[in-house]
Amino acid sequence: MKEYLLIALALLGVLILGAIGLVVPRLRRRPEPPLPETEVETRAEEDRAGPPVEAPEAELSTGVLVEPPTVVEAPAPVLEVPEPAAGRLVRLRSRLSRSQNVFGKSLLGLLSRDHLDEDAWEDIEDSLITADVGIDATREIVDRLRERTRVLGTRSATELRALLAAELVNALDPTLDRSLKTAPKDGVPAVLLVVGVNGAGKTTTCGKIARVLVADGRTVLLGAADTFRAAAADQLETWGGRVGAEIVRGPEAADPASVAFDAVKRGIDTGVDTVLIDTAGRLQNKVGLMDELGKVKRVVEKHGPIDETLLVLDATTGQNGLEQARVFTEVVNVSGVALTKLDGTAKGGIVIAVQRKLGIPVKLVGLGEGKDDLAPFDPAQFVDALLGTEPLARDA
Ligand SMILES: Nc1nc2c(ncn2[C@@H]2O[C@H](COP(=O)(O)OP(=O)(O)OP(=O)(O)O)[C@@H](O)[C@H]2O)c(=O)[nH]1
Repeated sequence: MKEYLLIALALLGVLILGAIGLVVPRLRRRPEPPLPETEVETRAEEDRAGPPVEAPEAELSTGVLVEPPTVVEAPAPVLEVPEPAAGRLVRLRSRLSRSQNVFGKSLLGLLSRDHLDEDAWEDIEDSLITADVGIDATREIVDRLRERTRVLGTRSATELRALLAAELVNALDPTLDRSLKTAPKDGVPAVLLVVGVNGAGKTTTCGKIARVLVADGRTVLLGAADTFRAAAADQLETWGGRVGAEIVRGPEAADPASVAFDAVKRGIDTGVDTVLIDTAGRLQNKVGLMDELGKVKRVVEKHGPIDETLLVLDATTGQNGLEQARVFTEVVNVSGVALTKLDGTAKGGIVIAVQRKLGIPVKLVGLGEGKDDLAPFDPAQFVDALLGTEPLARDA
């Protein structure tokens, strides 16, 4: 009896061990959940830094340091090489595909009709208004097109396309100076102030501009005067860190004017070429906040005049955005517009409306969330991209 009991116990033991053997490997094999993006980046950095340095066994077991700890130098951050600005609009032309449907397909289709009667011209007018070109500019463009097609007796698709392109370029006034004033003068850095409503893409645009400048061989300092949103300074720091640009930031809710002042001072002391100042996204109807922007400008100008004040506008906000934008032009002397998110709209005609309504040249266009998806604005290249035509075909 006793023997049977022993055998039964032994069998039970074997069964339990077997069960553990089956379960443990399964637990080990369970797939790891996907890492959040920041974790992936940290891991990638850890991979580059090599395996972690382990403490000697004696330290682990006793907790007493036998030798002084080895200082492991963090590897110098690997700086990125941004893409040069030249040729970006051509590379990013397909990002205008939504607008291309209106300008290229629909508008050129209408113009190619056998008979351009009143209804056809009205349809052409409607297309331009739908694309946010604005009523006045649309009327002008259509009137000139009507006149030129009548006088020239133009009917071929190629000729009509060329006429339309010429009118659109003309509406964008190709004679305007679109250069960004970012070159230092007499060893003093150029100062570029970036303003606009919240969410328009100011911080992103600051970061993208820093990359353009670094690609051109300039040294840049970033001033995080958006103390309203703490994450904006972190965001800017990340942009700067990638290309080796220093950032000056203040404590949360610090006076934006004082951060901007310090940033320019630091830029002068360190002899950088350009200081870029990101400001908070302000709702223009909050008078106090607009006053604050005016103060940033005045305080920065104690160091010398601001070379460029860039208004960042979200192209997807259309004509409403224009009304908001006007208030900024009254507080600071806006010298150029950066029109962002053109990749997300079919209303690429807003570029024409912005320039006409504000009387300020569009200098940069944002065509995506990628780090180098910001291009210098060129009217002829832009119109070619809108119409989906090859530059050479248009010039021919
Ligand atoms: N698709 C697209 N997204 C863009 C572009 N420019 C900026 N964005 C996105 O717009 C969002 C807002 O950009 P931010 O730079 O944080 O905007 P901001 O104006 O600084 O915002 P505040 O700090 O709140 O005032 C981000 O998700 C950007 O990636 C662009 O050209 N195209």
